Amino acid sequence: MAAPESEQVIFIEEGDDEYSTDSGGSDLGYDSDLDPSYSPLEDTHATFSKLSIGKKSKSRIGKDLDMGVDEIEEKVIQKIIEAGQQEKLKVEQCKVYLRKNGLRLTGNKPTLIQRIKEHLEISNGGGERRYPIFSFVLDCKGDACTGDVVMFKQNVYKMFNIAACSASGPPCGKRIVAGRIVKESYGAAKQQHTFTIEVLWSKGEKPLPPLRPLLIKGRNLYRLKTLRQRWEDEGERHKVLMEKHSRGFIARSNREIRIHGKEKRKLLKANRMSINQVPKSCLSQMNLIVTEKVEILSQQQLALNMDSNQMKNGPQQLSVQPQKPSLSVDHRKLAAQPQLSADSKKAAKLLSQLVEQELAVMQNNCQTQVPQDPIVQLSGIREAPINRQRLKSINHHPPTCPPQEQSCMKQHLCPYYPKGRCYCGDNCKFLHEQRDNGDQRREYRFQMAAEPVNLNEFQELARLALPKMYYDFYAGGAEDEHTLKENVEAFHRITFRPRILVDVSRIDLSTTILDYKISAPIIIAPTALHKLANPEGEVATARAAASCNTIMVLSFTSSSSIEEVAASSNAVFKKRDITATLVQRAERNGFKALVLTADTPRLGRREADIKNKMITPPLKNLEGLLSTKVSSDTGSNFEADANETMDASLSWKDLEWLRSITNLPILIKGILTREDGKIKAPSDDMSIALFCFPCSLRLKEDSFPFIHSIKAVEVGVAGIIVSNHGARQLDYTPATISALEEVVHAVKGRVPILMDGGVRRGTDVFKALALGAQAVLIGRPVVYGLAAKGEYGVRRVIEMLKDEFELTMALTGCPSVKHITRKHGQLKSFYGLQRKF
Ligand SMILES: Cc1cc2nc3c(=O)[nH]c(=O)nc-3n(C[C@H](O)[C@H](O)[C@H](O)COP(=O)(O)O)c2cc1C
Repeated sequence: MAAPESEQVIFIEEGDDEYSTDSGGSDLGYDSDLDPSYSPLEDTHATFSKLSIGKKSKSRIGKDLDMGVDEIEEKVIQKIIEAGQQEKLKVEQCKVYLRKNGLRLTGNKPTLIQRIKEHLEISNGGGERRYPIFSFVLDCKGDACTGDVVMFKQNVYKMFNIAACSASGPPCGKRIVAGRIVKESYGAAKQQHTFTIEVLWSKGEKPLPPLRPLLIKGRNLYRLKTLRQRWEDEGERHKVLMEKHSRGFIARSNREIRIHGKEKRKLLKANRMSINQVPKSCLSQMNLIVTEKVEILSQQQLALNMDSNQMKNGPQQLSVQPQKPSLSVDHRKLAAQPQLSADSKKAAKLLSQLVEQELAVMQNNCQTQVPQDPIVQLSGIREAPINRQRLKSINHHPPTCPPQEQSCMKQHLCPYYPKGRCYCGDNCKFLHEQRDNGDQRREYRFQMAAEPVNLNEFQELARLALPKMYYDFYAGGAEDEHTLKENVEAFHRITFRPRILVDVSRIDLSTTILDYKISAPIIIAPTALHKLANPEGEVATARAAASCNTIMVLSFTSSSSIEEVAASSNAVFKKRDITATLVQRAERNGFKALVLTADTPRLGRREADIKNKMITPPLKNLEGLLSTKVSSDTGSNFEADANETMDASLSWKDLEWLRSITNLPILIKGILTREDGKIKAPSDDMSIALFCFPCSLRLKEDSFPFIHSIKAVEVGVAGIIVSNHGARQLDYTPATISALEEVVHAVKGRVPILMDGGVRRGTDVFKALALGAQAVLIGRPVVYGLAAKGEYGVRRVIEMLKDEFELTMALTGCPSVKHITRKHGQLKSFYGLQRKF
């Protein structure tokens, strides 16, 4: 007999604590629990009303009419199945079988037949044989997706009230369920994350029949310590997860925006209503409070008047007794006076506004600590209770609470680990910043949903998205961070000399670097450990670079391997055999040039990392070559690792060795002086050893960046990167934009010069080109984009910079990069005078 369709889905809820406000539930650690307007029943009711009422009654009617027909049909089906000829079943027959066994009816004929076959196979203990307990080896760790084969243990309750969605009484036992996640979605009404799991086998109390679909909320599934099988291709799973995360992000953001609007409307309504609803007794009480306030206001006004008088009339005015200000009438009488004078009307208006305020304060206790803008106070309109954070200046990252209070912050399970942003594992002992406060979380989501309009806004988003330790790692510089600030501020001291009436209807941003054409003179600088910013790491960055048709330079200290990214490398390790191996791997993977970072004989002193006891994830490129073990106990191993691997004795002669092991051209990064730029010129005697500079990466059609092949240069450099390593090495080196000119003059155009450090605006790109750079590289903005919005974020960073650069070209009268000259800019001197470059 066919079971009604409503019975085909089992909705699992875990006991009375079903809607508790624990935050460890949903996949990204942010749960709908925080939504004050959230009614947990709504989604469930919606689901049930869809599942049961309409369909149930219909199917009951149908059931009575069709009973006889179904029984005959069942027998036919049974025969076909016994003969092992399931393929011969018609769609309707499949549905009869599936309905009878309470299975899903979705899908086309082959899917239905496949489901029947599987059902036959896994009934009678076949499920457990096919999916044995020991095959569930991985902890889902708060992140599961469609396609996962999972296993969990759950409480079973005797009494489960479907309408109230809760179990009553103690659990009557436990059961183990193994199942396949066939669907997962964020509910339309409340964006609650729900999984549909097809049961493969179930044991214990009230076991569930095989292939029964089970609806289970995300946070419950995760709370059940769910284990999963390994996928054949875990990379594939990663893609599915990424897609799910982005959907989740959008769903949560939408809800945040809705809640935000709702709260605002609620507050405004409460404010409007409050003045009408205040009982008179209460009003007179308020009068007292308000009167004092008005008097204080009046006195302040008087003080101001006195000041201005003092200015006008000199010191003798000080002895004048202050007159009674117009507002200081006896407000205690105001309520009793039927006719109000103009002054007292004013006062009454002020008074009523203040009453509104007091009420609003009563209603929003939480806001009393937030200093109110006096204008907002007097207007009587309150903003929604959100502590807006201003965008911080580029190098500023204040702790969320003063250091002395940090000890009282609750230590909790690392929320970043499941998101792939913490590499310390389950035992993470680091105090990641918490966002326990609902407002802050809401604000965070609100901000994350917003589309940044410039690169600096990406920095703030990255700060919100990342654990403090990792944000500091990316944002920080060496020691006093003087150079870090200078790298950015030096750009501000250059202004433009724009040309007018030039036809700029078509702007060509493209340029050629070492014979390779790229869409704009903007390249991605090598930066370490992109997986701290996003689980996809350098692969996502590379894809973004490819889609923007530009070059990405991959760091050897990347968290994805050379093979994964198939890009460039840029360091010489102390152990030369390691360097040789890496170079060979780079060559094997299609790399056509190398970038040698020459400013890192030792690691700069980055105090934020020292304080945070920075832990790095395993360096993929070094796996099997060096110990890549990560310790969560000892804190910073970054410095120690770097000092073990970097070669402090590296000198110009070693470039000869590097050249001897590769035919790839080598680009040198980290030059800041004319001496280093000039001595290494091709015409110099030592050129063979010293001029194996330049290289760059090229994007292949398959969207991975590859190093450009460059013309064989007999001797000499193919290019130089003027860089101070993003101010992470030696503090008090000049800003790179200030050092650029010196190197450009020394090199005299014999090799192309690139620069990086502090480029945040299209105008900065223009300034660098005007000073003689052929292209710029950007470091931090890329990782900020990656942290905030993944591959899309990196793409946006590059696109934004390109757009700004294009606009600068148009407004300075430069239709192509060739038109950008030194005459387009001038330096602001310390004395405010302008000087041409
Ligand atoms: C987090 C981080 C990691 C970096 N890692 C490397 C690296 O592995 N190799 C390298 O040559 N430069 C490295 N750099 C320096 C960059 O290549 C680049 O010179 C610098 O970031 C440019 O400055 P900007 O961040 O202001 O754009 C790193 C910079 C940062 C911020």
